[in-house]
Amino acid sequence: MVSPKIAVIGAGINGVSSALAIQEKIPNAEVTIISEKFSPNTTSDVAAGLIEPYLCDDDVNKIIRWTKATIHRIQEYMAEGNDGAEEMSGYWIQSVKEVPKWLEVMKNVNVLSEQEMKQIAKRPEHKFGVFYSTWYLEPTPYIKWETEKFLKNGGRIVQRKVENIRELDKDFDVIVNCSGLGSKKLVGDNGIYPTRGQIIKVSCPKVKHFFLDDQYYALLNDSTITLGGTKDQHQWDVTVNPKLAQKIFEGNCVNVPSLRSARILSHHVDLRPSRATVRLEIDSKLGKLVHNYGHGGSGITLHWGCALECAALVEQLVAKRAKL
Ligand SMILES: Cc1cc2nc3c(=O)[nH]c(=O)nc-3n(C[C@H](O)[C@H](O)[C@H](O)COP(=O)(O)OP(=O)(O)OC[C@H]3O[C@@H](n4cnc5c(N)ncnc54)[C@H](O)[C@@H]3O)c2cc1C
Ligand SMILES: N=C(N)NCCCC(=O)C(=O)O
Repeated sequence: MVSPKIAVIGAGINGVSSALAIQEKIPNAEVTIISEKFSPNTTSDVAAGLIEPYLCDDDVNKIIRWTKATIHRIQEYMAEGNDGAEEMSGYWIQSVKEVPKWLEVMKNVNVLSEQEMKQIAKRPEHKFGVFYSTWYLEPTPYIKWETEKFLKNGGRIVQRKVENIRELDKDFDVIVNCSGLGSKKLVGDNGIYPTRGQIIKVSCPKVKHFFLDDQYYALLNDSTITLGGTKDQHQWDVTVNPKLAQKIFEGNCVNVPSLRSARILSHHVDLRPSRATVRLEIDSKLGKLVHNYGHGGSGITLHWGCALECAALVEQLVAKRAKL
């Protein structure tokens, strides 16, 4: 049977993961990643890598299914001794009590007692809290690992900005859109918008737990801590705001006083591809097109579950075409 030719637009975590999942699902497929930018210059590379749904209002059962698949994927990645992934424990301190259903995928979940809150709270608005263990997955080394597997499987890479999806019609049987915020222009989706996030990467080896509250976060990675974080909707400005950086640093030092001795390494800003829900579907109007974009603040968390479902949709289209 003639090998199906698949184009995947985008080389962030969702593009590379979808391309790899398609190769694994349809071994005779010829898969090409076409992207304007590649790691380490994608939004995915700026992510703190926390495995936790955030700024994503999808159906919680879908979120749980996708997150569980990603956690399983992280175990596989860690089992090979790769850098950039590890289990981590810490505190989510809240002003309004929240114990979301997705906490069931985390480990060692413990809703803090009043006594424990007295020890942990750093601000008057710190009223409730949850201790749990989750994982981090640093995007840049992970995308490198996935890309190497993709190329070893015979995948091709083309650096190019796609101006119109129809450009790809003649050369490909199925097209997958993982363009993130680029979908606003590429497929005219006015439902997707930027949520600007600014972070600081610091070195502070003595901090061993993550700490999140309604405004700030301090998240562990292999050798750095990511301090955040802002979430400004419909803001497109990606220049670092020094005043905001100061606020992020100071705010995190109130929550985690040990951070006062942190060494500042770098500042970053990027735009979360925000949407009411993740768009993961076959495009009813354009037929041979599958969408996988709009993951908001959860693209690392949801990526492998979404990639597997994206590959299943591509397989459906390939099977349909084979019958034609
Ligand atoms: C500060 C910050 C911290 C974050 N922290 C976390 C976290 O801790 N955990 C978590 O789960 N998520 C986090 N996120 C969210 C996460 O980064 C995103 O959800 C995720 O990166 C989206 O991945 P993506 O592959 O869909 O998009 P992107 O990484 O944006 O990739 C899109 C790709 O499409 C390409 N592209 C776009 N348009 C075109 C076109 N027309 N032609 C060709 N190529 C095109 C781009 O070049 C790029 O390669 C964070 C985000 C920010 C901003
Ligand atoms: N509960 C939280 N604050 N999670 C934020 C984790 C970082 C992230 O996902 C982002 O900045 O998009």
